[in-house]
Amino acid sequence: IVEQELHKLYTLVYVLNKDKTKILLGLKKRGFGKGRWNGFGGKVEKGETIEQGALRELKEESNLDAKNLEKKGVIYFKFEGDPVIMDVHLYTTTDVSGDLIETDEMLPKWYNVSDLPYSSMWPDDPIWHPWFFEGKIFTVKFFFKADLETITGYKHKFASSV
Ligand SMILES: Cc1cc(-c2ccco2)c2oc(N)nc2c1
Repeated sequence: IVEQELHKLYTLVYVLNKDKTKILLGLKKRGFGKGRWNGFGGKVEKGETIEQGALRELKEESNLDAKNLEKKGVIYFKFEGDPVIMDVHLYTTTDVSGDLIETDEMLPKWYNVSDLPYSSMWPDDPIWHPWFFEGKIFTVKFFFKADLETITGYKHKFASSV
């Protein structure tokens, strides 16, 4: 029998400074991805578009308002033994307003793009970050072991739009 794929929508927003030498990361203080530096994001809720979900999560987790978001791609995550696939819609912005604050979810910190804390980030990041920082638009699917640490493989495509 063919097991049905179930897709759950998520967002991930990276704020960069104007000359794209620095990137804003947040240290997840609890829940999924706790202890890892990542962009800002989370689940897309019923009744909102994916982009509205991205803006909402950025505001909730950092207090920043993005004037516009640029779509960079979609990262799919499949975990062994779990039929649910995470569709993580990836955005960037250099145009934010508001005062950056630490929330109970996230501790924010600006990093030099040339010096990211990969040992405290998700293991897929070093794989797709080069495409992302080169301004490519891409889709990539990662296959994770259930430990959320080990990647058993990935497939990627470059796109002209996503
Ligand atoms: C499994 C996984 C999930 C996420 C995620 C959840 C919500 C937004 O992103 C990741 O983000 C990154 N950079 N790697 C990730 C791996």
